[in-house]
Amino acid sequence: MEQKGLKFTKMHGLGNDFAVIDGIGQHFEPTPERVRKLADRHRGIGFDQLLLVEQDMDELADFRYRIFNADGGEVEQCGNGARCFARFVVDHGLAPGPEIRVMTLGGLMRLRLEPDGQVCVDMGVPRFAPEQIPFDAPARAHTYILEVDGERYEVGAVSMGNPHVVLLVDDIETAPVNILGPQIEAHPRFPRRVNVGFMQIVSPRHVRVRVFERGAGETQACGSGACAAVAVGRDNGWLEESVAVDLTGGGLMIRWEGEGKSLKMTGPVSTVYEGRVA
Ligand SMILES: N[C@@H](CCC[C@H](N)C(=O)O)C(=O)O
Repeated sequence: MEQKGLKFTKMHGLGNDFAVIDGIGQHFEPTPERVRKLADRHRGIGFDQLLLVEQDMDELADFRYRIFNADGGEVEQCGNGARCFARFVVDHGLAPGPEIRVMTLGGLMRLRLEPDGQVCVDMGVPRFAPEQIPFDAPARAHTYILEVDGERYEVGAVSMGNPHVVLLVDDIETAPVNILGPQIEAHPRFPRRVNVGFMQIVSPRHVRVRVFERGAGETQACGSGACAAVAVGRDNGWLEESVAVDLTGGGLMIRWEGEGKSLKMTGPVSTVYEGRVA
């Protein structure tokens, strides 16, 4: 009997959850309204991001990897999603092998499924130039002063393909993630809005991070946010080359040799279930 509805796979990377859709074997038109409906945690599938697997028409990569936030907006990058994407295309027999190249709105990414089931993602070179973030600032600096509601905050800013701000905090548990997060996400100096990360430095090789994500709110983990925190921490001389990042949903290993080098993120992925939605 022919099965009806849109086929999807529910996956997560450290609790940052996704609906992954094969857009090669079936047709799916991701309008903002449709994505928002599917993202609804009471009336839809429920997820932080929807990931769409498509063919790369320019043939520069093995796939086109499209990312939609729960608010329906299409974005450039998703680190935890990239690890799930790799697992998905391998498990569905679509991948050429354990090494996969994907084209995103933020550029080309390389993913490698490791023998232990973890996925290593080459996140590209962190970009600090304000116009590449994009961020309204007169020149590139290690930190900037951002004014929010009359208060001044020192922040780092970087693009990991998508825009990130990073604030240092003494204690991640009490950080004002859900107060300051939405205010900075929509700050007028970030014309495309921004993901807002809070970082507590435990040691130069160990940090704790929470992220208020653009278009999704606080998630249990944000891969590109973890990378951004390490990039800003390294850029300021606070962190070493390999850093263990603890997020609410679990840990990632981030390695960045420094300026001009691409940053690598390694971590787990989980498949929860497969389903069909009307
Ligand atoms: N969860 C992600 C990031 C998803 C996109 C982000 N909210 C944005 O709008 O840029 C990750 O793991 O990187």
